[in-house]
Amino acid sequence: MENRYEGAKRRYEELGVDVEQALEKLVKVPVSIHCWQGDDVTGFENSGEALSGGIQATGNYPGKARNFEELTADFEKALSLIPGKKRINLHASYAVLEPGERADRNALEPRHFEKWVEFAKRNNIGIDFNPTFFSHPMIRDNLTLSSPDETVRRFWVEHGICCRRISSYIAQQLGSPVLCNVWIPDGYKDIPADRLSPRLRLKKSLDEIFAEELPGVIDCVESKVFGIGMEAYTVGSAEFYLSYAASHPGVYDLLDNGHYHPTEMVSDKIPSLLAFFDKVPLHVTRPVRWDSDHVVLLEDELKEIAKEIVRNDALDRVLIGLDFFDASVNRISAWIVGTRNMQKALLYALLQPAEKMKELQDKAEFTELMMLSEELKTLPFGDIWEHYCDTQHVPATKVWFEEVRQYEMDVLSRRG
Ligand SMILES: C[C@H](O)[C@H](O)[C@@H](O)C(=O)CO
Ligand SMILES: [Mn+2]
Repeated sequence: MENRYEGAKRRYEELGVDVEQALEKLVKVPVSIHCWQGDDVTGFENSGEALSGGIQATGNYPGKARNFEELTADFEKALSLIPGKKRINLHASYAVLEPGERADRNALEPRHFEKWVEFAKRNNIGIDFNPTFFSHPMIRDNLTLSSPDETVRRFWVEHGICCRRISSYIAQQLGSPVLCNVWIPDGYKDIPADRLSPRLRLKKSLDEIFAEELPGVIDCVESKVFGIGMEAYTVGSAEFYLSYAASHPGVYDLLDNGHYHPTEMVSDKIPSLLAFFDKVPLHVTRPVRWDSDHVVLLEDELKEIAKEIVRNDALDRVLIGLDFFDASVNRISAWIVGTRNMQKALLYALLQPAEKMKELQDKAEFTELMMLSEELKTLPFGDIWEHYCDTQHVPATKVWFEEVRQYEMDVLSRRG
């Protein structure tokens, strides 16, 4: 393998790419892996509430995690087969309560996430956080923070406030900032009579949620074009949240690449936001015809997203999180494939002679730029990736899958 690595390295060096430096950068980039792939966004509340909010996890692959112990065991298995720096992204619905204890979403406390803090410390990873504004009986007429019913709106504001306090506690415990992301499903199935009032109520709710200064919390808001059952109107639209973030220092606009019209590209939005914000949080997913949240594959748009992060020197400004949930395949495999693909895309981008390519663009040498971009596609990228995995002590190729299969036989297949 080392021979293949040395040969591949030479090929890249001929184009002016510093491979060692690329690998040194890659190993430091944290990817926040969402816990919710492990149980199809079910959470630990056992409330009997179905997944709501216009999102869907489809499939019935056996062995899904049913509690904290199973979810963390599965996550640790995935972590052991993914190179580089990792974080875990939690939803509030994954609070760990004492047996018999009840705490509704507006009464959650830091102590309900103590086990997650211990888990993160044990695995030397950071945590990110999301209030959960779906799958709950206090969602009335598909509305939460924008509800005209003050009892409903207040309940969800309280939930948002709890979640920011929990995020701050976690940040202090781990010595690492926590990204706290507000996504709400609010919208209407059919043409609304009033598009402004729900947005003004959402604005008021956000102001109330963000009022408290909390150390260690990076706040962000996530827009969406539509959800299932709310096709005509989404309160938290792209323009709404971008304007909110732009006018509220310290609140960032999270880009989820499943949340736009199919021909709109998040790769193009990243540099636009970098021009105005010091941080750009991401949810990387794979939309197939809609926000289907398929497992992230090494596709052109993923590579383009990675290129925008790398060539704009924004590896520490773009906060990379994943957001997919496929219930039709082994869930641990889904985590590994999706996360490794994000990392492969970053490596692919790091192995581009970015400065030379920018120069060609500025000199209007578009023919040479096209040639170079295409030649880069067939360089021995895989040999560099395999070497990287080797240095990180994780299996480079599908050997990792044999481990997942074994775990499936030993652990997952025994779950009811
Ligand atoms: C679980 C959801 O995917 C998540 O909270 C949100 O980020 C989203 O993308 C909803 O479509
Ligand atoms: Mn998302």
